[in-house]
Amino acid sequence: MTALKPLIAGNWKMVGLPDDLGRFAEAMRAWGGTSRGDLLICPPATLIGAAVQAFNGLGIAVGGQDCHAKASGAHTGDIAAPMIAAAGGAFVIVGHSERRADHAETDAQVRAKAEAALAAGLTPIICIGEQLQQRQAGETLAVVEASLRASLPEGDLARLVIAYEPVWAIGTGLTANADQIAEVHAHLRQVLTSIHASGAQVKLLYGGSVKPGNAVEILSVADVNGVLVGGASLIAADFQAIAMACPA
Ligand SMILES: O=C(CO)COP(=O)(O)O
Repeated sequence: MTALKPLIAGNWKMVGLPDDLGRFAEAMRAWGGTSRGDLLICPPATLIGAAVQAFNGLGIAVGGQDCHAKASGAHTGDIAAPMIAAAGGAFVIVGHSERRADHAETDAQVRAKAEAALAAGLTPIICIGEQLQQRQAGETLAVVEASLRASLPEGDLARLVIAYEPVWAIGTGLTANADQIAEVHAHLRQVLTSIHASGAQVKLLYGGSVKPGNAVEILSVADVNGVLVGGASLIAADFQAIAMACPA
């Protein structure tokens, strides 16, 4: 199998005003470096359209951070996948642990959102990950496998991206070590290929306190096909350093 091109994705979460986007885009335009990966920024929904324009010609794709399972309707405050696509977005994160926690999102809802994303022509980035107590109890592989199976749309998997984000590593400065990441990613790959041959094509991202200082090590782990970066993706220089950390 040919190696999957890494995806370096930034999740800005609920951070970013137009000026922040302008500064970020300017720094990316002035950047002399290149990446062996594809680049993606998922800004707040209010900036999706502006980001598509600001990143024009820079080779940075834009995505949403969530979408509703329905294509339209009476759901105040929600955003539908076709709206993200119409604004120029190409990806959407679904099932981030912050949404699973803050909005009690279930795997079944995440799966419905992923299906809505696919129907709108978006690539869903489905997030899964264990809590600290689950890791300490030795349940990590069982937890992520169950969540993966229950969050996956039916059929061909080739258009999906999966992000393994251990909840205890998000925004804490703690990262899973290379052995822990390798173990989970190998397991996810095995589960995906056992479900469908196209499981070999699914990009598996790691997320959780990815920084310039640990990106080379993380991106070198077997079956890590990219990273989902929170805090460090807000700082153009850090995002650039992570983008350049893709192995040859
Ligand atoms: O949740 C994350 C990306 O979706 C990770 O966030 P941090 O990189 O800030 O830990």
